[in-house]
Amino acid sequence: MTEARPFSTEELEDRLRAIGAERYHIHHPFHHLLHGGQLNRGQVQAWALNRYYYQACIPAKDASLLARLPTPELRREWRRRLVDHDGDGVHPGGVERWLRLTDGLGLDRDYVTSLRGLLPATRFAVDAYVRFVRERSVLEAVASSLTEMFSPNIISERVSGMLRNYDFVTAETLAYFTPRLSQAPQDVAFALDYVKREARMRAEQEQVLAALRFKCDLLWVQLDALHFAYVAPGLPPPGAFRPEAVP
Ligand SMILES: O=C(O)c1cc(C(=O)O)c2c(n1)C(=O)C(=O)c1cc(C(=O)O)[nH]c1-2
Repeated sequence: MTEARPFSTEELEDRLRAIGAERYHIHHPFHHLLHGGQLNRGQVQAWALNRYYYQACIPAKDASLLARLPTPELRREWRRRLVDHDGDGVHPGGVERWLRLTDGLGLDRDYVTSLRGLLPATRFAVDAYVRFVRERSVLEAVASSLTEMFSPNIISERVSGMLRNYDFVTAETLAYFTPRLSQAPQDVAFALDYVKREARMRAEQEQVLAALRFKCDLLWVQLDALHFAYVAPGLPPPGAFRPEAVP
C-alpha cells in the first residue's frame, strides 16, 4: 500500500483552520450565553472558577514540553510562554491575572486555588491536556497549542459582550485577556511555522490535525460540563461549587 500524498503547507494550514471553524469552543452554547449576558453572577463565577484550573496547568504543560525541546532556539521560545503565565516576579503572569478576575467576581482566592469546587470534568479534561503534551511527540504537543489560532476572536467577543451585558463585570476584572490578544498570535506564529516545517509526511500531518481536534474537544467538554452543572439541567456533582453556598 502506498502512503497517501502529503498535504502542501497551505493545505495543511487550511485543514487546521477548518477544524477550528467547526470545533472551536466559540461555537459552544455556554459561550453564547456567557457573552450574551444570559448568565447570572453565580454562573459566571462557576465559569471563572473552573477555568482557573486550565490557567494554572498551562505552565505545567509548557514546562514538560520545554524539557523535551532539542535546541536553544526552541527552548527560548517556549520559555517565553512560561514567563507569560507565571510572571517574572515583578510583572504578574497569566495565572495571577486570572486570580484578579476571580477576585473581581467576588470569589475567595483560597477557595479558588484549593480546587475544592472544581467540576470533576474540568479536572479530567485539563489533566488529559497536560498528559497529552507530556506523552505524545513534540510535534503533537506543539500542534495541540494551535487552538490559540482561534482565541483572539473568542476573547474579543467574550470581553466586549461581558462588559456590555453584566453590571458586575468591569474592565479591570477582564484585564487578564488584554495581553493574550498579542501573546496568542506570537505563540501561534511560532507553533504554526514549526508544524508546517516539521510535519512533512502525511502520517505526521494527520497526527498534527488529530492533536488539534483533541484540543478542541477538551475545551468543548469543559463548557459542556459547566452547562450541565449550572445551566440545564443544572445538576452540579457532589462537592462542586454551588453559587449560593460560596464560603
Ligand atoms: O480564552 C480562551 O478561550 C482561551 C483559549 C485558549 C486555547 O484556545 O487553548 C487559551 C487561552 N484562552 C489562554 O488564555 C491561554 O493562556 C492559553 C494557552 C493555551 C495553550 O494551549 O498553550 N491555550 C490558551
